[in-house]
Amino acid sequence: MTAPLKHSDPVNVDVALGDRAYDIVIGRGVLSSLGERVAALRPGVRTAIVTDRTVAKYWLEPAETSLADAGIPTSRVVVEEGEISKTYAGLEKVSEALIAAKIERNDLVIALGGGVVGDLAGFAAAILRRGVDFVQVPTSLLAQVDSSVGGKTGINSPQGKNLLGAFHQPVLVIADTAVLDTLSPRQFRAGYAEVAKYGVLGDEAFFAWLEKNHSDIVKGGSAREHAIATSCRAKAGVVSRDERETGERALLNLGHTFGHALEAATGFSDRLFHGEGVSIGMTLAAQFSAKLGMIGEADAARVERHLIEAGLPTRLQDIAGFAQEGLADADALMALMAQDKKVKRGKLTFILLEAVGRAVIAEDVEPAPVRDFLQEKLEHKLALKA
Ligand SMILES: NC(=O)c1ccc[n+]([C@@H]2O[C@H](COP(=O)([O-])OP(=O)(O)OC[C@H]3O[C@@H](n4cnc5c(N)ncnc54)[C@H](O)[C@@H]3O)[C@@H](O)[C@H]2O)c1
Ligand SMILES: O=C(O)C(=O)C[C@@H](O)[C@H](O)[C@H](O)COP(=O)(O)O
Ligand SMILES: [Zn+2]
Repeated sequence: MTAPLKHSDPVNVDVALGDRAYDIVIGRGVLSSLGERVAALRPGVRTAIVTDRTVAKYWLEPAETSLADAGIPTSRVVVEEGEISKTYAGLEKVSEALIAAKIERNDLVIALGGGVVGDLAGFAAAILRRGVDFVQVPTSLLAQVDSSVGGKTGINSPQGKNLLGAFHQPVLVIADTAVLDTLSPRQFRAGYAEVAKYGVLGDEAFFAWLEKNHSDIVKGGSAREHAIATSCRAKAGVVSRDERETGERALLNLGHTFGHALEAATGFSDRLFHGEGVSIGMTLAAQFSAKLGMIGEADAARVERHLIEAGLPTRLQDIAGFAQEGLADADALMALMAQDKKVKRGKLTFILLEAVGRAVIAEDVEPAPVRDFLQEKLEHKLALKA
């Protein structure tokens, strides 16, 4: 782990993917350089910004001004905020708007928003005229540390998370840390789960730093930039070694096997944001690792304690409307997990822990112990309620 950055210097993180390599530019105020950077990358380009209504209210005008100042023509597509847009209907709306705007193969799509907009706009760009390049301008903490990097794009199916999509790398990522000042506290906390994930899966020193400094990340100073840059470096490293998740990249899925099933069980609604599902899923993965004897109970408790301190949910019973159909049912959760993209020949793959800071890929996991473990967690909730 490197020392925290000075507050004012924009930082460049390189995603080393050969002729598809790109920069992640991180810093306060870097949104104003969007036009200049796009013009330098693609002289004469036309652009279409895809964003959501909330982000548009705060950040569309500054983005458009920056592009206009650099002489770049742009159009806009504004979708509804939230997972409701990461759907077939959302994809149709964005694709048809891009076609209507006559976005050509050499033009650029700009995703201005959180992970929903990034995944949706990136997928639309991947299939528009069989592939148009795109730029990520992530505006949520989650998008700045995770979804804008690495080229996973897609939409949800009612049957599961991100079940339709494509690997399509952006050509540039501009992460302006100041835009996070308008993010709601709950969304900020949800994004923090993915920050903590990098510590838990591969960097104990970063996790220990987060345990001491997490509250400073909210304040917006050098700790925020350090956390974002450290997360991006970690993700860029993994992606450059295993772009298409044939191996190591699966580690970035820590907490997601459980988390995605919980998101599906709650109908991809605001009862559970993605990062909140990851927080609960990461806690369950740590506890399941402890149950299998891979880590001590104290390690699992350490992970959960930190997530609670960061204001995140860690238990199934923390989910609003927990008792509703599908959630308090181990078999229903198992059925949802069977749609996980890491499943091979019908067998589950889990990301488990050998230590805080060392995750491993466990293939061929038998369903019975997972089901028993979930049942225990569900009964624990019932015991708490009684
Ligand atoms: N592609 C990947 O590698 C990857 C990685 C992690 C997560 N994801 C996906 O990302 C999605 C979650 O992303 P998210 O948490 O950013 O959700 P999101 O895109 O829904 O954004 C969260 C909310 O915050 C609002 N918002 C965003 N930026 C804002 C700002 N600066 N000011 C005020 N409001 C703002 C949005 O309008 C939205 O209501 C999930 O669909 C998840 O599957 C993808
Ligand atoms: O980039 C990756 O690889 C990840 O797994 C990052 C995750 O945080 C992210 O939620 C991703 O979208 C999950 O991918 P999926 O393949 O499980 O849908
Ligand atoms: Zn995630």
